[in-house]
Amino acid sequence: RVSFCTVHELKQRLEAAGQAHVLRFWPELAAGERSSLAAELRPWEPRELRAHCEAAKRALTPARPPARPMEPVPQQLMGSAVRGHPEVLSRWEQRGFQLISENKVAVILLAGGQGTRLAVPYPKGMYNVGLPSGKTLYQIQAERIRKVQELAEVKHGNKCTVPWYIMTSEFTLEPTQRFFAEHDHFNLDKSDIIMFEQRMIPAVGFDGKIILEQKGKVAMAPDGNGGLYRALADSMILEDMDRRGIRYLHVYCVDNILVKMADPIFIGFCAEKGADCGAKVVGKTDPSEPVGVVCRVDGIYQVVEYSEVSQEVAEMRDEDGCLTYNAGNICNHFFTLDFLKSIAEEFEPKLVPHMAIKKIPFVDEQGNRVKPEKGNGIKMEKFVFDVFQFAKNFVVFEVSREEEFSPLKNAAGAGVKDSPVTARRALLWQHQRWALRAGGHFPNHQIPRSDWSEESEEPPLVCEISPLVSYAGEVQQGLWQWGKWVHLRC
Ligand SMILES: CC(=O)N[C@H]1[C@@H](OP(=O)(O)O)O[C@H](CO)[C@@H](O)[C@@H]1O
Repeated sequence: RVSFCTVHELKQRLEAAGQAHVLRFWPELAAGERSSLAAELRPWEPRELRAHCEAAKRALTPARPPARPMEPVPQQLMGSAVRGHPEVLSRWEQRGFQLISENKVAVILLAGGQGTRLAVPYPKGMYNVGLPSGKTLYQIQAERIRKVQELAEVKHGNKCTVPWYIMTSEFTLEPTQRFFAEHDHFNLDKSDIIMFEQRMIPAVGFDGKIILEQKGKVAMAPDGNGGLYRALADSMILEDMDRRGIRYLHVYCVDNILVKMADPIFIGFCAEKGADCGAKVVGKTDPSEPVGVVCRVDGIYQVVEYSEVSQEVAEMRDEDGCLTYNAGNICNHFFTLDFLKSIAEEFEPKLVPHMAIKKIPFVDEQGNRVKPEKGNGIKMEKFVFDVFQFAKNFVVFEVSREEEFSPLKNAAGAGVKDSPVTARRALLWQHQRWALRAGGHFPNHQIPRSDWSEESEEPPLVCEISPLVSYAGEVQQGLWQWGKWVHLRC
């Protein structure tokens, strides 16, 4: 990272990068605006900035890629929590708990996104989907960490910690820190919650010029969830993990209300297979579901993102009628620390950013603020899963959608999928299933078995079980009781 002190120097650097227009309104700026604009540009070497802007412009007219042979993931790489034999699942789970009890497992939360589709002015993790308890996504996740630690402790007799690394961005760091402090870090040890920030990069117009959002402000956006690898290096997080003796990481995206933090079965499966990298998947609901698919392209494992797959490929079916590309990515990944180190030290610069055209508010030549009606700029993002290609032993783990995947992406609306309404229902249905399976009775309510899992509808009764009572539906002696732990409304 570089610094410059004079406006002259700043001007020279921007000219070298072909971006002198950024200082167009400099004479009108107040001192504070000048220094914040200079601070935004400070991390950028002219050569790097030029390359970024040129790459964005080039991405607009991609050379037509040769049709590449795409294949589904071969069965021998796959484990399954859905079809796996109970004894095998229990073996994986035991292995996972063993590793957790040895303080070798941590979780990394990807929480730097702006949540544009959800349209709330605060980080997604602070969202309350309307559960009886009023818990937010962050609280649910914190309590699952506490529970998984406790279960490992009960099984192995030693106190253990699953550190929680949270990647934020300029948009989410400060409100997330404040929120955690206000909630007493959800009774986790503050020193085991480590927040760090991903980088921001300038949005670029179709002409290859950086977009000015205000006279003294560049339009910046986080560098995508694949910004993780640079952020880990920038903030010395890998060193922190080493110091704590962490060996295995579960990386996940903030928006999935059913996420199993540090899932012992997944960790145990990946560890037993000697994997350095793994991904959880669910069967896709339909060809147009906006999830990436895990597959092999040119013999290399990767996720083909939903925004980059053709309709024709998405709709392909096998002879039995199943979607050929059915392994839906739920943004739950497993990495060994050694693998993360190899990415940070060697492979990160090889990750190719993906281009997205967005509506980016800007100031025109006269300095008027304009809210564009259609896409006017390019955001470049790296994707977290683009490192799969560097794995020596990649595995895939299939899980049940109704138990593990209900993402919060969109604002509520009639018939809208992946919304607060669908997330709340998915969790309530799950807890109703757990309660009934555990022999729970709901006074005055006969629930026909066929009604047990209609996630598109409101469950017949409202039953929420605290993660502090049950992590994944298991029943612990002495804890399975109604009362303050279980919110019930019939
Ligand atoms: C870059 C990236 O990680 N994309 C992921 C991620 O999508 P977003 O639309 O970026 O939230 O989560 C999806 C699952 O919710 C997954 O299917 C997809 O591949």
